[in-house]
Amino acid sequence: MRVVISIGGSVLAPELDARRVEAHAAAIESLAREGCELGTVVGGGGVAREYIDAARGLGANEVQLDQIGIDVTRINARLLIAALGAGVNPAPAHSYEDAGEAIRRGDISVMGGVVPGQTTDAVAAALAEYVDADLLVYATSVDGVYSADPRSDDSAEKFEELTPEELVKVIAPMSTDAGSSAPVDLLAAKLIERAGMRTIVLDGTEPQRLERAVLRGDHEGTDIVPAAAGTEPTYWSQR
Ligand SMILES: Nc1ncnc2c1ncn2[C@@H]1O[C@H](COP(=O)(O)OP(=O)(O)OP(=O)(O)O)[C@@H](O)[C@H]1O
Ligand SMILES: O=c1ccn([C@@H]2O[C@H](COP(=O)(O)O)[C@@H](O)[C@H]2O)c(=O)[nH]1
Repeated sequence: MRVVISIGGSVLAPELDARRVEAHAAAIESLAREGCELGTVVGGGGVAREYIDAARGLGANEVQLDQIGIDVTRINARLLIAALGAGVNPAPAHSYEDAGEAIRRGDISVMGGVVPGQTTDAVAAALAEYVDADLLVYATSVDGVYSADPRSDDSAEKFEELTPEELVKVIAPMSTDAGSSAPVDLLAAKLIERAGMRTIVLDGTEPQRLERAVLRGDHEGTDIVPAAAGTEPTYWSQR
């Protein structure tokens, strides 16, 4: 099974802790040992947001802020590469071709951001489409997609399952400014819709959750499942 995993910077490195990065790397290696072909995409997390906020205060424009964010995602990608050791591309891939090539030769590919105007969520979705992945997983800092931001709205309800079209509707109103927070960004949602990609959004803070979800389909997050041909989704199931 070919799997693309997006690991939020706030999941991999909420603060710099080598043991935490090692634990995430161990989960990824264990998936590889189970026969998964793996592409990973690492986010920038709080550190990217701090740099972006500081540079915004200095008058940088959104593209410049995105470029700063991309640099931080690549530094986080280097942390994961350091923890994975052999069998991984030695530097973050800067293109989908390079990431795909690493996967083709049997390595785990690791990359961060690519171009301004998006987040690593979109990078993961594009890589998944490019390598024709069977599954795309967002290991993020929230335990699924909600009807509103659960950190600021107590009435927010978690979706157990959404179609890609429904995901786009939930994500569309969210900010696209550099450094903004969303379970996946809008471009990612559109790419998931276009590709009809099976996707899971889950709480990735415990690396074992990722293993369980990929190997056994066992998770508490949100499943993004394309509607079967000829059927119209009639409701959004909620937890
Ligand atoms: N409708 C929503 N459903 C779920 N989470 C939401 C929603 N709206 C906003 N969020 C926020 O999205 C955040 C998750 O994305 P966030 O970008 O912070 O982390 P990440 O995916 O780990 O990536 P990184 O930290 O690298 O940016 C959560 O903190 C949550 O508060
Ligand atoms: O392809 C990309 C990836 C990222 N950015 C910018 O970096 C930050 C941090 O990335 P996260 O995935 O949110 O952790 C993001 O907000 C963008 O500003 C980018 O421009 N292009």
